[in-house]
Amino acid sequence: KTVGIVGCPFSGGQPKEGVDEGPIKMIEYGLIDQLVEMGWSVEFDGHHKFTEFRPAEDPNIGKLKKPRYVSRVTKAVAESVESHLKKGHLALTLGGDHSLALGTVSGTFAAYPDACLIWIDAHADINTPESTESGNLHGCPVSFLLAVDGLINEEITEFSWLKPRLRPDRLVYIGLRDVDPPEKEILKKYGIKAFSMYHVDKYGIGKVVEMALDAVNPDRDRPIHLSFDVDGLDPTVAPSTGTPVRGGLTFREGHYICEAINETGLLVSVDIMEVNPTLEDEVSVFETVTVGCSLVRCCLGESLL
Ligand SMILES: CN[C@](CCCC[B-](O)(O)O)(CCN1CCCCC1)C(=O)O
Ligand SMILES: [Mn+2]
Ligand SMILES: [Mn+2]
Ligand SMILES: [Mn+2]
Repeated sequence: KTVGIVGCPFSGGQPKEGVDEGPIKMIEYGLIDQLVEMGWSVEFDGHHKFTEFRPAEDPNIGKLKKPRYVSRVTKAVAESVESHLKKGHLALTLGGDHSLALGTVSGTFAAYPDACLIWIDAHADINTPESTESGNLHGCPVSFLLAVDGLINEEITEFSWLKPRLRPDRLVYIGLRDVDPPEKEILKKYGIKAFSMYHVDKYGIGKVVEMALDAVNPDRDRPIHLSFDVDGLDPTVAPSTGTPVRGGLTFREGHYICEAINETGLLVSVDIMEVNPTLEDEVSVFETVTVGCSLVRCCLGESLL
């Protein structure tokens, strides 16, 4: 079994420096050797050089910041992910900010139209070009990916390469605790399944993961794309990330999600996003980068016994 690593040193979907170093640090910390040690053959032809994609001019489109840069980069990511998947490999995308999911999820659904998407995050990342307050595209990817009418106005031709293939009933969230009011409306309007930290507290992570799978993969026969924003974890567990929110998933809850999804045997594509190894001190950086690497190992079959 082969895992194709898509290294994405990219920060264009948000304003903080440093998140582009996330993939570089995870590889530097020995992730490839760890996976080889586990029996995986690893295909990694180096990190993408996205700086070459940066346009000279990239004025805002409405409120959206760096739309052209994000569009070009995520189109390339979609192609990389799709090509790994079409060769029968598991795709592992290392971010980089979460706008990269515009590419990873597009790539997965191009290869596996019948897939479902499990989104681990403090945030829903479902703002539209109209509803976003920040204009940061890492807060928007899901709205572009959903195959529904009325979310993205056609005027935004920048993302015309993106064919929305994600049905609302194939998306489920775990870990939400910082959702903007317009995002709450969108979740309700499309009946999107969302397990917040309230549900994690109420039912426990084991039951929440089971309910999440029942919602989007009732017969356990659909390929799974797991998009894991490390800010879904509590900031005491993953401090080095751009938009930390208290009251998140414990170290074990985060790893349990990966272990349980590995156990389904249906995982085809994983993103580990928003690791920013420049925030703030070296202990925080060490903790966050090593958590990113251990989440990957749990997705790929590492078990405690
Ligand atoms: C909740 N939405 C935010 C954060 C998006 C985080 C993206 B992720 O990839 O890290 O999950 C925040 C918007 N708020 C900022 C403070 C004022 C109210 C709006 C946004 O910028 O859209
Ligand atoms: Mn490959
Ligand atoms: Mn996110
Ligand atoms: Mn987030």
